[in-house]
Amino acid sequence: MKVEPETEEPTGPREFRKSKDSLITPAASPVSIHIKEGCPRMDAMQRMEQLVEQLNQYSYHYYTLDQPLVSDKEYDVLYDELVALEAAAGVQLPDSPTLRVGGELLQGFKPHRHLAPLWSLDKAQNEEQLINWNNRVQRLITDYNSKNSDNPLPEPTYVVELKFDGLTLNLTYTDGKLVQASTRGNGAVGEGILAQVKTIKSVPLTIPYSDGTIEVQGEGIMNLSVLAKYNEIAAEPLKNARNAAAGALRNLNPRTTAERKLSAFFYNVGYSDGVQFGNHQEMMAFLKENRFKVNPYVTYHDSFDKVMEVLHSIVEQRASLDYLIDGAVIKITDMRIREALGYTDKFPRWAVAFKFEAEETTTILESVSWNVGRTGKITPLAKVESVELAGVTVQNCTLNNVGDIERKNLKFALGTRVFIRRSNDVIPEILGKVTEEQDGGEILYPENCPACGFPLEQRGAHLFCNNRLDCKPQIVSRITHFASRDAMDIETFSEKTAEQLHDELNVREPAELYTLSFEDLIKLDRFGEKKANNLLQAIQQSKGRDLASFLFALGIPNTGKSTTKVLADHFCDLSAIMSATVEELTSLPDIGGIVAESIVSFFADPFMQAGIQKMLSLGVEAKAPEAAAAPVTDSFFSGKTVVLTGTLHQLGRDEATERLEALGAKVTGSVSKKTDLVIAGEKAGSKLTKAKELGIPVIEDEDEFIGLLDGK
Ligand SMILES: NC(=O)c1ccc[n+]([C@@H]2O[C@H](COP(=O)([O-])OP(=O)(O)OC[C@H]3O[C@@H](n4cnc5c(N)ncnc54)[C@H](O)[C@@H]3O)[C@@H](O)[C@H]2O)c1
Ligand SMILES: [Zn+2]
Repeated sequence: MKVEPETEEPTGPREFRKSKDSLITPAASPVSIHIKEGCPRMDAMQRMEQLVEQLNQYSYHYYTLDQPLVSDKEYDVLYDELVALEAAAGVQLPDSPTLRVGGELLQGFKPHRHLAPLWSLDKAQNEEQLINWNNRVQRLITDYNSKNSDNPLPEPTYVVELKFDGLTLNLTYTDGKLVQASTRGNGAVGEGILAQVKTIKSVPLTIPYSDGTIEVQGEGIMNLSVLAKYNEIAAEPLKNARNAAAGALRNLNPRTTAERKLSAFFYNVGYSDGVQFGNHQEMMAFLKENRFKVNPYVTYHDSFDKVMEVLHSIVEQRASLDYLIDGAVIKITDMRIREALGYTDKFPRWAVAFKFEAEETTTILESVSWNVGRTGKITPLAKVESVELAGVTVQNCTLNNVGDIERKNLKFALGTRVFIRRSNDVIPEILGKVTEEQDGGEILYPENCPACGFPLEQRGAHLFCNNRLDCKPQIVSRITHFASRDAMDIETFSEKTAEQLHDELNVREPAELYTLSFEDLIKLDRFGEKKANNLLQAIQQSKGRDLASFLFALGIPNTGKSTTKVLADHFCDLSAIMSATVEELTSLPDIGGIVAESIVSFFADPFMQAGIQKMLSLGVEAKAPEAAAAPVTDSFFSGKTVVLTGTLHQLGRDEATERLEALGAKVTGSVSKKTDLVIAGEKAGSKLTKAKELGIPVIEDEDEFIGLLDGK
């Protein structure tokens, strides 16, 4: 059950505000305001009032209801505008979000007064702002030292951490026992969520340190893989991992929290009546000793130049992490400097968040069109009002399938505002409506195939056109896939070729490629003798491709390149694969139930069987390579389960796999407790992190790896 929020206006942490009814004038305040035309002061004040009201409304939905009305990106633009206006005016309205941390508390939770306040973070959006932050730090240190020359502060050094995007947690331990857990709330008082936090397996219920009371801070998160799994079967999919974590923790029913399988990273000891730390390193060591889950990406730097470098590398690794981050946090390591620099109303002066480019925004869903894929699957493609996201202009988004449209409550969403998210390079996905209750136009599902007019069938969440023999987009993509590099590798063959063969020669299935003659090809538009001969020769050559490539070329649903290789390696024979049972298939590594079912039903289809027989009779070999020489058993790699990740420069991934297998290693795709060794090339991401977390040996030096392969 979700708690009802209070209905009154959101309020800030009174403890940190100076006066509710007067304008607050910061110490050094340039009074002139530079705003376009008219009476500048009035315009600026009005705009400030407007922004304060709007931002407070957004904050209420974000912090208190865990249901944002706008993306962080859109919020931040308005927030920055307000900061600029306030700086120019030299005033801050008493209700300004720039003066306060977090939002209103939810009723139903026991309030917890933090033993030390929890802060927000200053932010830098680019390198210049980061340098400004550092200059300010340096200046404050110089000022301090000029007044305290007998005991000056040391040169600052820096720690860089990831900025996790979840919900702040504050855990209270007394005499080694977890006695309270709370949200950040307004920074002074949070909501007690002990029962909810106890469902997080990585939160220790007791710790070795038992000397009085401490408060430890971290971030409650939902791993992206967990979110994906949850959403696969959830009646109501969750829009993003941040809101999923926040909504689960601020839910009165801890069972709901437990279902979300949250995790947490800890990064700060906020209060302690016993221990003191000289620097961040000591504090992190304390957290580790007390078995708190600490993120492995923490780096320390003596110079500020290094900080910039490491920020760039974090940006590159972002997509490979299994949790959301919205930036990195740079902190001064030395605790004396931290104390000397102190805090503003809202954040510490000794830390700054470097914000990354947003991956989420909102836009209007304009229309939906339907595309026919290789297997006859019909996928909806959404056209949205064009919007900038992570440096590109987005106009198209995916909606996956009709089942997804229903589950995401998008059936009546045409013309409404929706959240969209970009991950990696795929086209952005529509996550859901901004305002669930608000309906727009209906997305009509097609009853007939948009390409061939055949009546569609719904199977599970998808619509299908079953007119395999006569539906052009299916035929063209089936043949194009068949001829592609990783499949039969027919040189010079392109989608255009497939289209021409379909349109001009009525080619309907891959098998017919092997019946084409010179006379057929020479008739084609823009085909000369040379081109026709080249294509014939390339088709002829493709007959010799091995079994794994042939299986991949067939385009079995849910079956990728690595699976077809597993099949070929295990069975070594096409007819054995065609008659394999689900049980036999699922006993193989990396083949699950869905894949096994797909394979069995694919080969049970008489149409597919006929096509395969025809190809074999026309000379396609589809043979497994000669059985490899007996595996080596005395190499460093023999008998080991190895995972390759990241980019290797001297060896391709396939070559490295082959050589490892020849030395008797088993190469698998994912890191688990069963993994013996991880080979990490450049830009290795989450697999490397996981290996380190599990304490699995890692080889990060490619030369060392090659040396071992060579038996040196
Ligand atoms: N979409 C909306 O409507 C809306 C409304 C309000 C705020 N926001 C978003 O909230 C953010 C600003 O508010 P904020 O004060 O909650 O957060 P913040 O960005 O100022 O950061 C402070 C928080 O960062 C977290 N954090 C993660 N990793 C950390 C680390 N390694 N060290 C220290 N802290 C770490 C902590 O939980 C801490 O409370 C902005 O990104 C803003 O866009 C969005
Ligand atoms: Zn069709």
